[in-house]
Amino acid sequence: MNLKIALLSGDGVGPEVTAQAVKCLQAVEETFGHQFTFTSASVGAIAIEETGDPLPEATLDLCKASDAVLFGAIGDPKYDNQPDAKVRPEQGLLRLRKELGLFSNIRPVQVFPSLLDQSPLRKSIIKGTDFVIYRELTGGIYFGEKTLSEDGTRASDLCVYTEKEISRIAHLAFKAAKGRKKKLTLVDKANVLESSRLWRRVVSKIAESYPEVKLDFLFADNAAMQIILNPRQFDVILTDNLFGDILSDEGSVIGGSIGLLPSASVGEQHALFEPIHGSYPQAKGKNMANPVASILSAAMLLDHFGLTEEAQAVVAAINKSMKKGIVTEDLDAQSKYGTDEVGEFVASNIVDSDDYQSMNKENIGLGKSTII
Ligand SMILES: NC(=O)C1=CN([C@@H]2O[C@H](COP(=O)(O)OP(=O)(O)OC[C@H]3O[C@@H](n4cnc5c(N)ncnc54)[C@H](O)[C@@H]3O)[C@@H](O)[C@H]2O)C=CC1
Ligand SMILES: CC(C)CC(=O)C(=O)O
Ligand SMILES: [Mg+2]
Repeated sequence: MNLKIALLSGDGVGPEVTAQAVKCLQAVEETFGHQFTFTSASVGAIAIEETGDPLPEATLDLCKASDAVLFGAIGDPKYDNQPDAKVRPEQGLLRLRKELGLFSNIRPVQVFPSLLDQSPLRKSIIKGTDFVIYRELTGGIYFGEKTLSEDGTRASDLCVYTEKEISRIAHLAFKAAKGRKKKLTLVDKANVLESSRLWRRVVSKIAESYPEVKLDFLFADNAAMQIILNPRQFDVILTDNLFGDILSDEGSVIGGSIGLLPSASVGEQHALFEPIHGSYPQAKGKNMANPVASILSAAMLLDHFGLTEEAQAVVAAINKSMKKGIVTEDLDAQSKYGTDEVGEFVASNIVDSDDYQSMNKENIGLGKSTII
């Protein structure tokens, strides 16, 4: 298969982790006989420095003309510590999601068997965790009108959702649940928010078309607790932009590190793949960030294009690295392996094997269930 991939590695550890994902995709290319073309473009703080714009037109044009976008991370303390900055790195990512119509952000949460002892949570609680968050990505409070009074003493962010915005991601989430454990949990604050009550009405109506899927509801505050208390109870979590952002970072604790959690952002015409973490500026240039979230995002890219065996080969190589203890220091404080060494090991262990069927019987971190 020929794929044109736009490479937006961004800020902080973005370039370091994305470089490992590219190595792995190149290993897949070679092993399985595909042709992937990578074209880099700037986004985020680095793009502001270069052009004044966190999403330069040339970057957006490249993304629109590509089959997929592989994204690193954006963000820099320079802007985090400057509440008055009008131009911010995050605006680049938000605009990119909107321009590409990436309304559905899919964030699988699973536990690698060899990392069961790495989580701060008890093994008996986390073993067998396998859920996926469908986070609405182009609406809600991140995109609503923002105001700040002239005297700087009053600010607001509007949370707006339309039936159409809820409906299109709800259908994807129900379809995913149908192919998994047939349970969908809508997470909201319908006891307080009008927009949440619209979510409930729209999702309840759509549920009638998916009678095999059991729909239940959870308030976001309770969901935050249940995810940690009993993560196995979840199959598909459907939620809005803000709750999905927060709950997925919380979910990453189950597996042992946020450096393990990938995501796919999909729309009708485009798809983007990125780790759920940010630019982790404290680790920039130190060869210590975990590249697995980025590599798994590349595996989700392969999966998205129907290259299932290839995606499994990547996951199997990651699993091997974990079994051998070739992990970064977020998973083992004594580790002598850095971002580059982990990426190198995974890339050089990507093989075309008949064994994937048996490997699939284990929970290997990225199930077929994540295919849309
Ligand atoms: N999608 C994106 O590009 C995102 C960008 N950001 C931006 O990133 C910057 C930093 O934000 P933070 O709140 O500190 O979130 P962050 O996700 O960058 O880091 C939070 C903590 O998670 C851990 N962590 C993150 N990535 C890791 C990795 N690959 N390996 C091991 N540990 C890892 C570290 O302990 C780190 O202190 C900000 O400017 C923020 O706006 C934040 C979230 C998402
Ligand atoms: C705009 C981003 C910084 C939002 C975020 O934290 C995320 O997508 O995970
Ligand atoms: Mg986030």
